[in-house]
Amino acid sequence: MPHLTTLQTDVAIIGVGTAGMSAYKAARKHTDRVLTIEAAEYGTTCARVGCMPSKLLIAPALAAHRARQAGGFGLEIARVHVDGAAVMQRVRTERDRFAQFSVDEVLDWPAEHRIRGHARFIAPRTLQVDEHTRIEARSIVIATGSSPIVPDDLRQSLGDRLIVNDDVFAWQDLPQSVAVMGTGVIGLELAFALHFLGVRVRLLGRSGKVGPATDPAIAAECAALVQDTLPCALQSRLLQARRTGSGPDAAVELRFESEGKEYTENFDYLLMATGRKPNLSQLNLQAADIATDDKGLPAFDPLTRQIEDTPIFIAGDANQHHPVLHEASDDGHAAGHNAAQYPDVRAFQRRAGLNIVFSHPRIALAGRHHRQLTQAGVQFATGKVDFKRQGRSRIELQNQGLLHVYGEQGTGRFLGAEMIGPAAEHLAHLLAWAVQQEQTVAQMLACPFYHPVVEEGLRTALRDLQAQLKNHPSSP
Ligand SMILES: Cc1cc2nc3c(=O)[nH]c(=O)nc-3n(C[C@H](O)[C@H](O)[C@H](O)COP(=O)(O)OP(=O)(O)OC[C@H]3O[C@@H](n4cnc5c(N)ncnc54)[C@H](O)[C@@H]3O)c2cc1C
Ligand SMILES: NC(=O)c1ccc[n+]([C@@H]2O[C@H](COP(=O)([O-])OP(=O)(O)OC[C@H]3O[C@@H](n4cnc5c(N)ncnc54)[C@H](O)[C@@H]3O)[C@@H](O)[C@H]2O)c1
Repeated sequence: MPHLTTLQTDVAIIGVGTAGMSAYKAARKHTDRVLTIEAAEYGTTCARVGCMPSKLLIAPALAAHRARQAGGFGLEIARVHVDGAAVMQRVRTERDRFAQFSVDEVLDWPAEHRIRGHARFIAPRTLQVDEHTRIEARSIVIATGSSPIVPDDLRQSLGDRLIVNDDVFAWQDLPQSVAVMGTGVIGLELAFALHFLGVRVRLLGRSGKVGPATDPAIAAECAALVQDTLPCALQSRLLQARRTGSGPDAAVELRFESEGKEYTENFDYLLMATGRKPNLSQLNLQAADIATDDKGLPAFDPLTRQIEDTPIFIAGDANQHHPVLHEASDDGHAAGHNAAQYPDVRAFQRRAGLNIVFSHPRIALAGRHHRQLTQAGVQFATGKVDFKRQGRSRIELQNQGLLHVYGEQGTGRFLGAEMIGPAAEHLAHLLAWAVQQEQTVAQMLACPFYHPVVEEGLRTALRDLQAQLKNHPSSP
């Protein structure tokens, strides 16, 4: 019978990822009685298998793509040879370096604040960690992150030939071929990266939609540009997935239907990128008297991060509100602060919306989305620019994509934007900042625009928007 230790604390934090680390730092400002519980390795999802290794894979992929494009400038670059083992070596080495920063930070915390093991509720304020520790806490932060959704039947039939993002970043070398299922953020980023690195890719979608754009014109442009670049079947139905061969010769045979035709193709791997679910099902939330909806999510306040009127807070991917890194960090800060100050709980304002997909070209959403504006019945106008004719984008051979900007009728206030195109990751920042500062379109147009830059394309869209706004304050 293992020895059971019982500990009392002010704040217990389940999960030491980005949100959990941020919660710990915020809680420690108010109390030293903080316990963290981590079931897996320290180092965060972002650094180990998320943001950082995916960008480390995308960087050489874009370098290869740019080298292949050199002919367009009148340059001759001999055949681009991708050394898969060297590419993956750098991905892993740099990834480990980034992850180690987080590991070192956590290991600097007092040892008595760090408990290892899997936590679950056994009473509203009591956690059991594996079989070795029981924690009675005044308040609790759930910061357990999310995991890829993998259907059991596919996992069983394909075994280790079915992979998720985590597996990609452990590769010693690039495979010959990968089918990527799911055309959301992860599917797009990894499919583009592997394609430009010379891996034979097939991107399989279900609805025809790619990425997060909600503006019909931007969504259509995303689908068109993705289809121009990658072998896709964006409206497909998987009929059968079968493992063939064995050992190193194992492969995946996919039979799928697309646009009324049936196809059979073989790949080294099937990469599942069909969404992520919050890591809540193993927490035994019923023991904490927390009700969940049909997706297994508890109701919580997005400003305080408190679950109903309980002393329990939820942060990061676990709450699925906006599962990106900077939001996980903000969530953790708010949840950690409020958990330590409970029952004196306060609202933390959220930042303007910002989403970036590191595809090629980039897709980005800033401020309020087209669908949110439409559903809320906001009276707004749309300014547009097509990057095909945009000066600097043409110079750089990056003249693809569309930008739509939204402004409110009556007030002239800038509301948000959706785009696919050059410099989208940077334009989206400017636009999200303008939304957060509640600028009008006229105020934005009064700012300097250098020549010749991609931002001049943004100015074209803003001018188009300003011309459509009725009763707006006049622009320069
Ligand atoms: C491939 C990929 C690429 C991404 N790229 C980007 C990007 O470019 N930009 C961006 O903003 N976001 C990106 N994201 C999203 C971003 O990584 C996440 O939003 C962020 O990492 C979530 O942090 P978190 O703290 O909520 O979860 P995590 O960092 O996953 O932390 C949760 C921790 O809880 C632990 N845990 C779970 N259950 C228990 C339990 N019962 N007991 C104890 N411990 C437990 C887990 O082991 C884990 O360590 C990407 C994600 C992926 C998968
Ligand atoms: N650059 C970034 O910021 C970044 C990068 C990667 C991940 N992330 C975060 O991770 C989250 C999860 O990413 P994701 O790509 O796993 O999820 P997602 O929700 O973005 O995309 C999942 C896609 O899979 C499709 N799908 C679902 N079931 C399917 C099926 N049976 N067959 C075919 N398609 C199916 C969905 O329609 C959707 O298009 C994102 O929402 C994002 O917040 C962010």
